[in-house]
Amino acid sequence: MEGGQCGGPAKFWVNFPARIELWNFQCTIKNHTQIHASRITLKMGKGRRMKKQGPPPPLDESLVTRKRKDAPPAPVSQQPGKKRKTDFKAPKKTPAVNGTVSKSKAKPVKPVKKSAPPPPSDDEVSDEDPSDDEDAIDDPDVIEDGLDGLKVTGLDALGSASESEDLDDLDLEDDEFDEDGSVMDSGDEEPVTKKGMWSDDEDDDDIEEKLTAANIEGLSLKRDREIAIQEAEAQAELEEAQLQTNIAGDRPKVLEDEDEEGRPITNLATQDLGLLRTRLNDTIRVLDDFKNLAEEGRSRTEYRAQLLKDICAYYGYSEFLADKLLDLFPAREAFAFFEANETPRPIVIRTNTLRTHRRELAQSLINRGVQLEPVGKWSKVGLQIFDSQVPLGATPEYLAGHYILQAASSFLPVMALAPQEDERVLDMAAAPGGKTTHIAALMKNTGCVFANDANKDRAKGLIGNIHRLGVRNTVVCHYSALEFPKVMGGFDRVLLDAPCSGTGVIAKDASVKTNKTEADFMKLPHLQKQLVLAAIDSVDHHSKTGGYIVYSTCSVTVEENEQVVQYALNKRPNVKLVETGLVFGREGFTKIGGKIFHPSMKMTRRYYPHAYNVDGFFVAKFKKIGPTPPNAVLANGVSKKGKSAPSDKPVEEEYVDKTPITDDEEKEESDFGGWDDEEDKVYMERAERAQMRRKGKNPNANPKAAKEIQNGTSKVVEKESGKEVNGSKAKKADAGAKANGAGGKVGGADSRPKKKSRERKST
Ligand SMILES: C[S@@+](CC[C@H](N)C(=O)[O-])C[C@H]1O[C@@H](n2cnc3c(N)ncnc32)[C@H](O)[C@@H]1O
Repeated sequence: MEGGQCGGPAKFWVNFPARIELWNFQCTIKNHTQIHASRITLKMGKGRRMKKQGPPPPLDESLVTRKRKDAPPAPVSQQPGKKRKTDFKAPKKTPAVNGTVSKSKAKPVKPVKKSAPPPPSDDEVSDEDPSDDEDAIDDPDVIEDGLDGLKVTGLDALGSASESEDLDDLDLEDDEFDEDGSVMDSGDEEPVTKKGMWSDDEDDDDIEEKLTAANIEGLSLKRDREIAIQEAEAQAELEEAQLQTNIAGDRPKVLEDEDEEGRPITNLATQDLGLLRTRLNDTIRVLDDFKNLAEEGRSRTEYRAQLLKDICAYYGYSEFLADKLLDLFPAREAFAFFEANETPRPIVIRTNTLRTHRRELAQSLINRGVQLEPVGKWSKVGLQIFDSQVPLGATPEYLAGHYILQAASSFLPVMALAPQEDERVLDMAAAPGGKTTHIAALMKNTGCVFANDANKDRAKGLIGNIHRLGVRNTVVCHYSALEFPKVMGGFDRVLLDAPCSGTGVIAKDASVKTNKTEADFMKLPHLQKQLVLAAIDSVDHHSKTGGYIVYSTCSVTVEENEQVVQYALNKRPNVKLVETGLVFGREGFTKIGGKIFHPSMKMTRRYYPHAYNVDGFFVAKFKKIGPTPPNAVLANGVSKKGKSAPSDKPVEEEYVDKTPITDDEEKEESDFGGWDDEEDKVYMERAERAQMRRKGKNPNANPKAAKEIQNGTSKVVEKESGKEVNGSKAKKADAGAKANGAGGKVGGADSRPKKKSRERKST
């Protein structure tokens, strides 16, 4: 697939030591070590990796946790002889001053014999796993298995927004630690009510306490390192800025003077990265305070052009892409974005709740010398890896399918999709299966998931992951997703994790910096637009439990995100955007660069490496509220009635009728149905009349006018009557059965026979 794939070529687990130049900085770090340096180069690869994920301000734990404080305190039975803080000797590490960590061997923890009662069902917990070892390499979301020795380097990790706070919360007195109290050293008899490092869903389980005990020393050291690094970075920035101020005066000399022929005559040596960085900083300072710092007679555009040029030179981007990315942010934030793309995201694994529980998995890995901690309270299945003595892609737990290496940001689309047990779910672009397996886990292997990918080889990898992770409710197929819903329709939920340019995962795949062309940003959005229509048309708007579509990409460009979503809103007035349910993430743009999008676009979510220390990502969630309009053009370019349709116009060229579809305009509908000319005629006439009434005209006065309106718009959505739709059920069921047979691997496809009637007839 030419499009970037969330994860694209997996080059990301390779360490990317990031050089951070500190100029004339002097600071005091928390451990009271004074550092003086005229110019120090820090190797930040590991340090960065260890860095806590950025604090997503909107992270509100109350939204994602289910505190069980009301529950009676679990009996705390401290086991004699077990001392929490002595169970685990964390590897000694050098102070984080230089961002490196000397790895001494971690002493394995004695296995804590804690038998956590098998969680009845981890609703909350979802596991998915991207791919098996080989596939993981191809998947941006998945870390390569064979992370030899696992320098847990780059994957996206998720740091919870609150992680920085978590550092303070890592007191091991979390509620959860009291669960059976077997390892509680505190001997607390009263229930501890401190914040837990684990999700509240696990609060009633004490294993965490043991786990935390085992981790505490390492975590403490880690925190010191992180704080030191952060302080050093902040101080360095400050000193650097001050230095530049001193050198350049109030109005730094940034722009190049030109001779009479327009050639620069005061050029800085652009090959000198130090000087380039200095000028980058100066330019940003000027753009921040243009009135006071800009040179006389110079325009903001000139400074912006200089900044673009220097970013291309310093970070190695094509001017085309750098320009596009620069447009997304204010100058200073853009700088942070480009900077974040130079360092890998934290490594994260997702617990496969079909096989185990997060606490048990964490304990097992800690016993193997892995330093980890919950990824954040927004996830109940993620574990962030800080260090490991073993290759994470080859542990017995990995081979047994207890977890998958998966970028934290890849959890988000599935969390937004929120698949329910017994539903029928379509994952349109599924390989290598990180999200598919997550979906299956959330559904507890019930219902049926159709995992499709156009790439047959990748689809094979998907099968491998499905087997390794014990997924049993999934059918794998490899159609072009544009063929849906012809292949099959009537799904309760559809995930479209679309092929994209990968501008959110540049830290993993630096080739994106230079290999994306203007043509890519025309072809990819075009494909994405067609795919999203196919996704919408494949959903059963009558679904009792669902009727949702989630669209996601690992790109941050507007063309691949808001513009695609807006296109869907324009072409399918039978959908609306709804809240994703994700507790952090920035709102999608409602306007940017002269483009204006529907106000509901703010319900979409954007994720940036510099903001949350996760891969760049975009998530939008639609709710289907009516049938596909009679004259809709399907994703494969054919109209609903079989006529080939004119090529679609860019969304911004179209008038958007966002008149809400109100209940009183809708007839009771009983099911999602196929299309029938006679049936459609009734709807169309009704739509004409409704449209005329909206425009204040008498629908009975002038039939010709009614026709014109009908031709000029297509925004009115009417619903079928139950009787009419019921009449088409047999055909739909028939089509669904055929699709089942054509889907390639079939296994336990639909556990709900009655739902077969909901499959949509081919159109
Ligand atoms: C971002 S990746 C999907 C990652 C996957 N959702 C996961 O979590 O592991 C995009 C996928 O879209 C597939 N793809 C590209 N074009 C497609 C099409 N027309 N129909 C179906 N799949 C397509 C690619 O083969 C690729 O595997």
